[in-house]
Amino acid sequence: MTEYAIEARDVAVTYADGTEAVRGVDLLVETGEFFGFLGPNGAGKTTMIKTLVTLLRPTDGSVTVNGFDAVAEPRSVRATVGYMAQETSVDPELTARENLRFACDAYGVPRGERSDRIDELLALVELTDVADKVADDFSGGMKKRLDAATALVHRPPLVFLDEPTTGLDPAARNRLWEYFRRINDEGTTVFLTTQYLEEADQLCDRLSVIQDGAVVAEGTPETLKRRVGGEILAVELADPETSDRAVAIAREEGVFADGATIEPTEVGLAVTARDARTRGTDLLVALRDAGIDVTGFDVRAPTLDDVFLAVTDDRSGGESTSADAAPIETVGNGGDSSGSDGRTGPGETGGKR
Ligand SMILES: Nc1ncnc2c1ncn2[C@@H]1O[C@H](COP(=O)(O)OP(=O)(O)OP(=O)(O)O)[C@@H](O)[C@H]1O
Repeated sequence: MTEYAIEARDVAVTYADGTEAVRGVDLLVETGEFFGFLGPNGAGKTTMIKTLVTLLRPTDGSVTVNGFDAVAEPRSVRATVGYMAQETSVDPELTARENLRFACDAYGVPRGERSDRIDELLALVELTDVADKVADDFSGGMKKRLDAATALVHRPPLVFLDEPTTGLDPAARNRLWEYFRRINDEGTTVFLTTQYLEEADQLCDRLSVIQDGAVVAEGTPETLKRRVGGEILAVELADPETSDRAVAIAREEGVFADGATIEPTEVGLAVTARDARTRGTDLLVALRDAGIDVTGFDVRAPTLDDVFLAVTDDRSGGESTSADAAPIETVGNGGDSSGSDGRTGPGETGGKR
């Protein structure tokens, strides 16, 4: 087993119409990791996944998956990955067992191994009791569980999950999380994209945030949250029109430690600071003295939502930028140009078989 399940260097993908969907992306995912890939709509996540599973060819850079070159050895890559796409692959007219049998056919699972493999997967995703019912009668969560199982029939060491829980209720989502944890605990490397940042926080060992085709932040959920720079004090004002004045007061020297981020919100203002908790009452007193009515406040630890907003706002072209731009360390494209091994141009394969 190679050290890295995914090694992507300086990857660019440009569509035929000239859209540069992915630009200079580096990704290193260790074998056994639960890795998250986050970003706003249109950031390039699906394009990157499709490149990693060899459905798209990189225009530039190098992609190695499970030790195989994605351009030169796409079949080997495909034989060693599972892919749960956004669109379901479940056939509603077939039973759960028949769907899995069909997937075994598609992936060339040896005949003698199929029955045991299918029983094992049905048990893993807790569909044994309904194995012989048609998938059309399943709830959304059950269909997703079956979908995930079909991506695993060939026991891939690496599985890609593209927004696997979108549209599910919290209970169904929780059940899938348990299942994903279980397959990761059993040694499968997982590459997950999701719109639910709590999902990434709960599941991922490490993650990257992509925007406009480039990676803008990466790290463990804990490191990224720590980089937000303290806790968050949210203040609600009786009259949101007073929020600019309130922000000016909060920004006055001496209220919060250096490095604080102070922004207006729809209902008042938000302060991100190392001393948000201890100095919060000073702000409330200052606001009262200035005749600004406070109707509520809350101090909380940062979440991945805060990380996401900070790094993506940072790159939003200066709409709401201020001197207090969020102090998240972002990731540059770096100077690593090691991805030019033999690739000769857009869409061309670099050689060896
Ligand atoms: N076949 C295509 N031809 C041209 N442009 C495309 C094509 N597919 C995607 N794009 C563009 O490439 C960019 C990245 O799209 P992609 O689907 O990879 O983003 P995403 O992060 O997966 O978004 P979402 O969260 O909405 O699924 C977008 O600007 C999109 O419009």
